Amino acid sequence: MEINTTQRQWLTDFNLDHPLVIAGPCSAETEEQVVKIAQQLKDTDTSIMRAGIWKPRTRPGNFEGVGAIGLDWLKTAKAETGLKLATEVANKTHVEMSLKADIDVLWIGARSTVSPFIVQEIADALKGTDKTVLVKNPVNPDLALWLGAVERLYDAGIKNLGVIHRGFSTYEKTKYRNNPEWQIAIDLQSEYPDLPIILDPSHIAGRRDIIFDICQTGLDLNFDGIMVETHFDPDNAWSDAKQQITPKALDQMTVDLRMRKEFTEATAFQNKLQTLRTKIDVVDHQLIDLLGKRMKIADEIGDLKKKNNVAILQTKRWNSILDTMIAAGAENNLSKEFITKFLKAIHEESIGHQHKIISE
Ligand SMILES: C=C(O[C@@H]1C=C(C(=O)O)C=C[C@H]1O)C(=O)O
Repeated sequence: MEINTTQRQWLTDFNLDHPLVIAGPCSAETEEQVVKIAQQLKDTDTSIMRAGIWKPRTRPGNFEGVGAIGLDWLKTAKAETGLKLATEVANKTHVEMSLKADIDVLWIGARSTVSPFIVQEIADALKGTDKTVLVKNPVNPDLALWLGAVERLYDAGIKNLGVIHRGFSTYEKTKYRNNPEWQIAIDLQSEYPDLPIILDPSHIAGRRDIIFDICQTGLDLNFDGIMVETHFDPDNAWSDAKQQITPKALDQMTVDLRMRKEFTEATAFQNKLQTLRTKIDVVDHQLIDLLGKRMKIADEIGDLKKKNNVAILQTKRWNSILDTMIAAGAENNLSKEFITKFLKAIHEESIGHQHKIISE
């Protein structure tokens, strides 16, 4: 797959001096709701209105979308506001109906991206279209699977492409609904720098209060745009009530975010610096999370030692870790001195933890 500026022409054509904003309700609920939200978004930075028509739900029994009738409501919203339209397609029929309704942007959802069969079916149904197609990351943190889906569309001759980062499922509970795993988005950008990447902070957050910070991180990591779930009455939305914000809040957010409109020499430097620093922040968070996980395991070993009356310090094991990690460090351009200092600090903390457990 050869991604170049051709695939991002659709984005360039918007001629924006700020990142692309896609906004709208999680689900189309009524014609009145769709049109009212469109009216409220018209005077914000929003270029494209999103609304789910067919909703994949984790468990049955929840609101599964209004279906094809919602496409007519979207058309009305477009006629009244001039906003372009985006919706999710999950099979051939959805694609055919959306193309017939002249939807401008079609996205493939995370639950579809995991299935090469579904993606292929959608790609085949899209053949020959000049509409924009965006691929959400698969629910599992698998960059190859994500790129594989983009490749199927590329091979089907779809010219206007992009991806949406909506975070990844984890079994562990975190403050996010879907873990951002920023490193995956960074790797994707390194491999395909011209492929437009849009951030979906709503699905990463799952809650309103952290949407702003997630957006700022995304913009600092050079995302091309944001897709934010927006509703005039978020608390009473029929789906994803906790993570939707009002069009007014979205408008304020785009003012407060460092959107990087200007490009002088000085701002280019600042922007680059900010991007690199955000990358470091991402890695530092990963380091701390991993250290926490490591310490939990040491705690378990401490418990085991207590029950079996075994000494805390295990010199042979410790020396073997040190030797292995010094070798691994060398492969990563890290000096023996640094690795030794770093591991000694970890070991000290680990011994301290176990000491506490054994003395309890
Ligand atoms: C965790 C253990 O206890 C101590 C701490 C170690 C560590 O943090 O890696 C290694 C050896 C022990 O000195 C263990 O015995 O494995």
